[in-house]
Amino acid sequence: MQQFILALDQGTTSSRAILFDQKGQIVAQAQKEFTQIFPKPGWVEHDPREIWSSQAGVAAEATVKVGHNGSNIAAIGITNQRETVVVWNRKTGAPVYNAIVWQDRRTAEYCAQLHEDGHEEMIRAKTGLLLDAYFSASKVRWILDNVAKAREQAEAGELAFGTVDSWLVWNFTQGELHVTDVSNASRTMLFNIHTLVWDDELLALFDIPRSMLPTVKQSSEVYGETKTTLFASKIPIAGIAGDQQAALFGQMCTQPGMVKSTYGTGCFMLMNIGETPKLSQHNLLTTIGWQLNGKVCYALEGSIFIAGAVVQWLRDNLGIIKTSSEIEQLATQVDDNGGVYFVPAFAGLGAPYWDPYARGTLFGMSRATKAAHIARAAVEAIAYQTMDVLKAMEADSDLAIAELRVDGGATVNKLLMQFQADVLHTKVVRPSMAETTALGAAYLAGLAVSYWKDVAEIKSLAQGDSSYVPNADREGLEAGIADWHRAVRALQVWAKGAPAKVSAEKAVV
Ligand SMILES: Nc1ncnc2c1ncn2[C@@H]1O[C@H](COP(=O)(O)OP(=O)(O)O)[C@@H](O)[C@H]1O
Ligand SMILES: O=P(O)(O)OC[C@H](O)CO
Repeated sequence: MQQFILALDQGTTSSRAILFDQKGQIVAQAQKEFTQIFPKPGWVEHDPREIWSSQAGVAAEATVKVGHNGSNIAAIGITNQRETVVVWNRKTGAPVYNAIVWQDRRTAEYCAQLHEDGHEEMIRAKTGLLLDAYFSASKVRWILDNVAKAREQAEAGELAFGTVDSWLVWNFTQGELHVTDVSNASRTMLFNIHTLVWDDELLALFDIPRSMLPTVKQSSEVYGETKTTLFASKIPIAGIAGDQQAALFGQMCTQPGMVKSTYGTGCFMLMNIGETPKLSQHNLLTTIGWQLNGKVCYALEGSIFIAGAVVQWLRDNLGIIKTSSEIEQLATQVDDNGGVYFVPAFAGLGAPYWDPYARGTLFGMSRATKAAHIARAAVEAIAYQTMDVLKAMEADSDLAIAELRVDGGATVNKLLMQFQADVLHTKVVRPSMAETTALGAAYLAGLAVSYWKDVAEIKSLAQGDSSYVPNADREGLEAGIADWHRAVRALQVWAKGAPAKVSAEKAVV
């Protein structure tokens, strides 16, 4: 009987399940969107039970499509939205509060206070992260401080904390396993990326009992078997990685200097920096890519909070397009942006600026400005933000960036991809297999159960790709780049609150 690998991709807006065959081809898939909960401005929550039910549902649906109710599945690989926090009761398995999502800014002031109190250096040295509400630690603390009896129960050892991977494994094994992998642990702000253990000083700072934490494992190993009745037989769970790290692996960026960027709701660029962690001098994050056969691969990361989401905003809030794909048609109705620049800082600015108080701004409009110019400026903004991160990455690493590998929903936009290659002055390569995140999780699981022998065998499966080479005149581009930075600078002047970590003048090196 032909065997498959089941990859579960638990994303911010939907849960997906994809079955891959030995050639790395998709044989079946299922997807379900779930509810986004916005209780207050800046707060974003998910119902952990809906995360689990949607994920279990699509896993069953995809499995049924290839028959045998799971007996033909060699292993499960899990990949997930990162940083998002679930806290649940160990005895009942019931969450004590909704999942607090990575985008949630409720702990921004608390993080600013930690910064004021001089804790950032220590945190950065140990975790590779910048002090920001984005990461898990301050969110766990918020739950313990704000949910009735939570702290008391946590101190009595009754509560478990996990990122979404832990929550799924707990449910798939009916409470038998409380684990995570190094890549997810590295996003919590509680994990020492050098020693690979939960850090006592950080746990004390955030006031989080050690008993809540999952056991940290490699990204590719058999953690245990499913116990649910979803499948006819038990299936080994054999791969776990955060979604951006899984995409880095799925793109086979296995050599230092290889870079991928995923263009989804946000944009996440990761560069493989090899087996030694190195701290960024340009406000990028140092994170763990994966641990495979005992070896840890580190990565530099630049996180952009709003990328494809700006297209959704033009569709849902302004109504100037009806579907996301119409953006390209609208933007190509004009030859250029007509002097319009759009900085879509709806949720502040991420790397390399890290300005939580920045907000979205449109510059340079005149009576001649049409919807098409705004659409074009939105597309260009995705590319400009990516350029700022890539320039920071080039400055940080002594490694030459030969090409940018891309994936994610917005990479279907040819105008965006060409403009990206032009402003970067670097080749942009898009694989024909678009599901690189799920594929990465499948590879990690498949390697653990010898479905694939090694990375070399996986590399031999490469399925072709499309390339965009830079071909526009540099002079015009340089002027556009300068105007983009003028726009970011103006927005930084306007933003309230603490100053950004980096001013626009210093962003490009
Ligand atoms: N033609 C397009 N041009 C630009 N962005 C697009 C296009 N089609 C879809 N998108 C954007 O891609 C995003 C969805 O990509 P996806 O990889 O599924 O994201 P996520 O995993 O973050 O949910 C949406 O934000 C959508 O607006
Ligand atoms: O679920 P995605 O694809 O939007 O990815 C979210 C990231 O993991 C957040 O760090």
